[in-house]
Formats: sequence, structure tokens, C-alpha cells
Amino acid sequence: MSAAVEDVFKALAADRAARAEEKVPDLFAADSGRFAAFSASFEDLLLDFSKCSLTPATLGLLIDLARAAGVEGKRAAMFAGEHINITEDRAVLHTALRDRSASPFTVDGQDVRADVADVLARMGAFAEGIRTGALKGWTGKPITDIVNIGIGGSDLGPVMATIALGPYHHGPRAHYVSNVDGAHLYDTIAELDPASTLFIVASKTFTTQETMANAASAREWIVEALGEAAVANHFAAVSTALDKVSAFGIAPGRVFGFWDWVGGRYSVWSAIGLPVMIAVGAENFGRFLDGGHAMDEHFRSTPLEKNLPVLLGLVGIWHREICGYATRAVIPYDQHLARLPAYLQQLDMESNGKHVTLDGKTVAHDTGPVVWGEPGTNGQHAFFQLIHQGTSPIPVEFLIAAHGHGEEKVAGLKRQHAMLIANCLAQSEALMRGRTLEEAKAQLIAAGRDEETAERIAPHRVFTGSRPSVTVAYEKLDPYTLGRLIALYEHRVFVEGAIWNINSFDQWGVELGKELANTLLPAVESGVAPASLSTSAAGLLHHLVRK
Ligand SMILES: O=P(O)(O)OC[C@H]1O[C@](O)(CO)[C@@H](O)[C@@H]1O
Repeated sequence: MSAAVEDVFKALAADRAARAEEKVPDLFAADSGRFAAFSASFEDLLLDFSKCSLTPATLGLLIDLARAAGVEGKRAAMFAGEHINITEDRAVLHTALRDRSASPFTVDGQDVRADVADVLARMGAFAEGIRTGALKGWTGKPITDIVNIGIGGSDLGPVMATIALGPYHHGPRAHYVSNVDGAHLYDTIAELDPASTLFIVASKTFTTQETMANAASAREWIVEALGEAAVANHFAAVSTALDKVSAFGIAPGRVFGFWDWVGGRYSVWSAIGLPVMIAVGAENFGRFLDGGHAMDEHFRSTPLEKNLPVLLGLVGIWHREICGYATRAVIPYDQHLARLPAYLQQLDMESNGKHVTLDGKTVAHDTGPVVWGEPGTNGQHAFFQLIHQGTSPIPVEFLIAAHGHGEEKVAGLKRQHAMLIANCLAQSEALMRGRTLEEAKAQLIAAGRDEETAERIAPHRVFTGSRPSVTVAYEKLDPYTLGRLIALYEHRVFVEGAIWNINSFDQWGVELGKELANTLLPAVESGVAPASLSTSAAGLLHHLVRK
């Protein structure tokens, strides 16, 4: 980390220490323009971060930090196709997947835009064929169910987007199988008719153990029911490893490629999004891409002070690095975003859960936080107790739409959406305001409790307040907005990684466990533990595998 960056970090730490006793409600009381000063918007998307413990001076320092860390230059390098993923020597160009302009853009000798457009057109034709019934199953039945077999980035993005775009889903039913636990595949296909089921095997590498095992079992299920020749009609594949796909026996016309410059957790915009496109149609998928591209342009061209991904990233750095908060909760008050927290877990934690800087030195600072969450209002009745009164503050990121879906069809839904908004705003307000001991006591007395009881119970009803949250508000969760939201979070992760000077685009941390699993499989199958195993692993193995 450069001396300039270290200097700004020190200044931020000093700012935090000097304001240790400061309360956020007092900041609001002192400045009626606080909301305007600590919020920014892009189209109908609003980011409110005024409930975090920032002053104009702090925000100025955070912007200095972004400049000192070279965020702008690193951003330009990413968009230009430089090999910023240095450990894998790859460009990082998921942004090219959502740029539908026609002008050529050559990276490593490849006209990226032409290739992307070509695959997108093939996906569109295939998706429409399945949706209209023109492409049928082996026995002539139309396809009613698609099953995506993939894991990690080859699963979480499409699942999240399919659920998010539920109101736009007019195609075959979409199912997702990821876990190597056979129960996942079995429970899914138990409900299905092989003659009207299409499997999409989605794997960037086409070597991932879970996906390959599930794909092989799915293939057996089809062959058993319909015969070997039926495989051509009931399978499609998405991968960068086209040679491996052809060895699996999937017809070339049903294989959709992407490229090594698309990271797995950034791949929902590529052919990995095929199940989403089949579910919602090529036009809606195109709007999703357009939303992502619009956010790219915003990220690229908006001054740092008004740039949503930059501000969200800086707030993240403030909480993780300066305040030392180890986790961040993502709470969408939007049931259609139920899988957003899981999606963001991979995006954020696989990208920024790193312990060395770009030059291989141990980081001097904390890096990515634990990301977790559930939709509101459900979370309120589960874990919000700890967020309000637990001992460690947890920054919360709320997401909320001005309008829900279906309000025009079911009268009561408009009111329910009003309740949803009220709950969302109430939570962030309660976290920020808190309740003092005196207030708690006065409330109890007003409710008719005697002095002694009020004195005894009041401490339990105290909220420290000043608990940070940001709110992302938007008009309605349509495909374009989903695209903007996902790209917003992608670039936020980029900004944080750029400041920490880490490689946000590799994932060596998942390799060791994979290697050991491969070594252990023969031991599990034979029941004989190799001498190299710890006594713990050997003991567990013997407990589980009793011959
Ligand atoms: O698409 P693949 O190659 O099957 O990989 C699946 C996932 O596995 C990972 O490599 C991590 O285990 C992710 O980065 C990736 O999204």
C-alpha cells in the first residue's frame, strides 16, 4: 500500500477517534441538509448513506483515499481490457457482455463485441425455440421444465435473477441444481417428466466435481427413460471449455460459449444467463444487460463525489477498515431479491476475501467483510434483535422499491407495499436514533408502570442508536433495474478491492478444499483412511463409513 494511501487511512482513523462519542442523531439535528449531502442518485436509483457516522470532512478524506489508491486509473485499466487479474493473467471484461454497441472492441486479438453479439443472438434463437415449443423433446413434447446444473457463479447469478424477475417469467419452469448432495438433483427431477425436461449444464471450466456428477446422473436419468439418442434434445451446455463439452456428447448447436475474461461470479451476463433468458425472454434479458451497461457508464463517467459504486465502496471501507465492523448485512425489502444476499456473498467474499496485496505481500489491513442477509420483513423477526441491541454494530444495507408488482391486480397489495416501506424506513430510523435510558424509563412510566419496575426494566429497552445503515431505493424491480443493482454491487466490490490493492478476480482460497476432497474420495469409497490424514479426519471417516 502506498505511503499516500497509508496517510489517508491514518487521517481517517484519527477522524474516527476524535468523533468517538459523537452521535449520528446529533449530526442530523445540526444539519438540515444532511440527507442531501450524504445521498446520491442515478436515474431513479437513490443511495442514502446519511445514517452513517460521516461528516463532510470524513467524506472528503474517503474521496482522497479513492484518488490516492488510484481507483480511477484501475477502473480505466479494467474497461480497457488490461490483464488486471494478474494471478491468472486475464482481462476482466464482464462489462463488455452488457455493452451492446456495434463498434469493434479488440482485446488480446479478439473482437470481443462481435463474439458477444454472436453468442447472444444464438442464445436468443435457442431461448425462443424452447419458449415457443419449436424446439421439442425427443418424443415431440414441448419443454415445460428447464434444469440448470451448475454451482457458484454458474448457479447463484441465474437463480437470483430468475427469482428477481419472477413477474416477467412467462417461459418454462426453471429449476436449479447445484449441490453434490444427490438429494438436490433427486428432489428436483422427482417432480419432472424426462420427455419435457431440458438440462443446461453450466460450468465455466466443465471440470467442477459437483456439476459433472449431477450432469452425469441427469444424463443417466434421460437415457434410462428415453434412450441414448434423446440426449441431443434434452441437454444444452454453457462453458468456456468447448472441447470438454463435446466429450460429454452435447450437440454443438446447443453449446454456448463464453470467455476466460468473464469471472464465474461475474458471469450471469454471459451465456450463463441462458436459463434466465429462457424464463423471461430475450427482450427482458436484453433490458437486464442494458441496466448493467447504464451502471457501467455511470461508474465510468460520474465524478467520484456523485458516483454510486464509489460511494457505496467508500462507505464499505469506512465500516470495515476504520470502524472495524466484521460483517455487513444486506436486507432487501423486496421478496423478489430473496437470493440477492447469497449472490452477494459469493460476489463480495470470493472477490475480496484476500490476505495478500497485488504484489504478494500480506495485507496490512482488514479486507472483505462477511456478507449475509435475508429479506425484510422476515429478518426483523429473526436476527434484528442482535442488530439493534447486540454488542457489535452491524452495518445494514437496505434495498426497497417505491412500487411492488401485482398492485393493479390485487387491491390489498398496495397497502402491503406501504407496510413494507414503513417497516424498511422504521428499521433504519430505529437503528440510527436508538432510545436512551431516560426515554425508556419515561415510556414505561407513561404506560402505567411503577417507578421501581420502570427502573429495573428500562435498561433492557435501551438502544444505543447511531447504528449505521445505507438504503438503496428504486422505482420498481424490473429487468433494467436489476441490471443496474447487480452492476452497482459489482463495481462497489471493485472499488473496495482497488483500495485494498488486492486481486478481486481470482479465488485461490477455494482450491485447497477441492484438492483434499479429491484425495479423500477414494478413502471414503474404500473406508480406509490414508496415514497422511489427521486423527480427526480419520476418526470422522471411520465414524461415517462403517463397512
Ligand atoms: O463454472 P465452474 O467452472 O463450474 O465453477 C463454479 C464455481 O467454482 C468456483 O471456482 C469456486 O469454487 C467459482 O469461482 C465458480 O463460480
